[in-house]
Amino acid sequence: MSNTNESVVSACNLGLTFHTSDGPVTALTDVNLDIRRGDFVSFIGPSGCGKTTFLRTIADLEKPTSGTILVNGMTPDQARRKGAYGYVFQAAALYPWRTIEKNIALPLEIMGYPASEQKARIERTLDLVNLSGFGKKYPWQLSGGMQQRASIARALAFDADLLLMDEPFGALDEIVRDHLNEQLLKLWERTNKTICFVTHSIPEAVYLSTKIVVMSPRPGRVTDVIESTLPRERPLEIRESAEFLKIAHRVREGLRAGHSYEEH
Ligand SMILES: Nc1ncnc2c1ncn2[C@@H]1O[C@H](COP(=O)(O)OP(=O)(O)OP(=O)(O)O)[C@@H](O)[C@H]1O
Repeated sequence: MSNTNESVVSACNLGLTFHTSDGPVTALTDVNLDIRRGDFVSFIGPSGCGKTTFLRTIADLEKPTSGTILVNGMTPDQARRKGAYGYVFQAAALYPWRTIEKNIALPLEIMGYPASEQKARIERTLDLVNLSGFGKKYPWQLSGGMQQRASIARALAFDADLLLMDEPFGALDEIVRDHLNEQLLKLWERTNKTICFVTHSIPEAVYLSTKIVVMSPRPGRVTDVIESTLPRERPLEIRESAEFLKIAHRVREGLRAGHSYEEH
């Protein structure tokens, strides 16, 4: 049963410093954030501010050096073992020698789902991302946007409630991106997932999110958390509304404040 008050990700004074041969690199400092079930959270900030590192920490791909982070109330390690999240990377990261359906099957194979269950899940997730009928194609036979949708299908296939998406549409042209943004919102509505989404685009962040996390340049800190006042139902034209522009303005201000922090 989903409970909208449940905390899916809870970060408390989270810090992460990489120890490199050139000395320590602090990617995150003192990040406090609460993400609730059903939230669509965007992370926006300049290059290198720690957005990917934060997502990777949720996914247990990086270990914090200070503070704590809980995923579904568990440590990231426990959550990962329970298949708590699906991860969509910047590039579609599909295996070229596997068909689309075999790519989607991969995590299901690893998790030991029986063949009949795999087939049903592949069909269902292909349908969710509007790729029914493309399962037998190879990634190179699909457009960039379709490949990204296939990688979203792969992340959805095992019913993780949490979807981590690292700039999934960054490399696509604006028309395709608009279309995928609309589709992603519909998918979020239909599936009631919690989504963490990294982007460099202010309009994309405002259009998609219920919550926008603005981050400052290195060391990455959260400078503003904006709760969206836009309705859940969002036609693309909403981007011209006064409310939308107001939120975009606040994001821009937050980004600017982060920059001046670095100069002082
Ligand atoms: N494994 C690593 N070892 C050393 N430093 C790292 C490592 N991973 C990331 N960093 C550094 O940590 C900082 C944050 O990187 P991160 O990739 O999280 O930023 P980002 O905000 O996602 O950037 P972008 O928007 O360019 O993708 C950067 O300065 C990066 O060079």
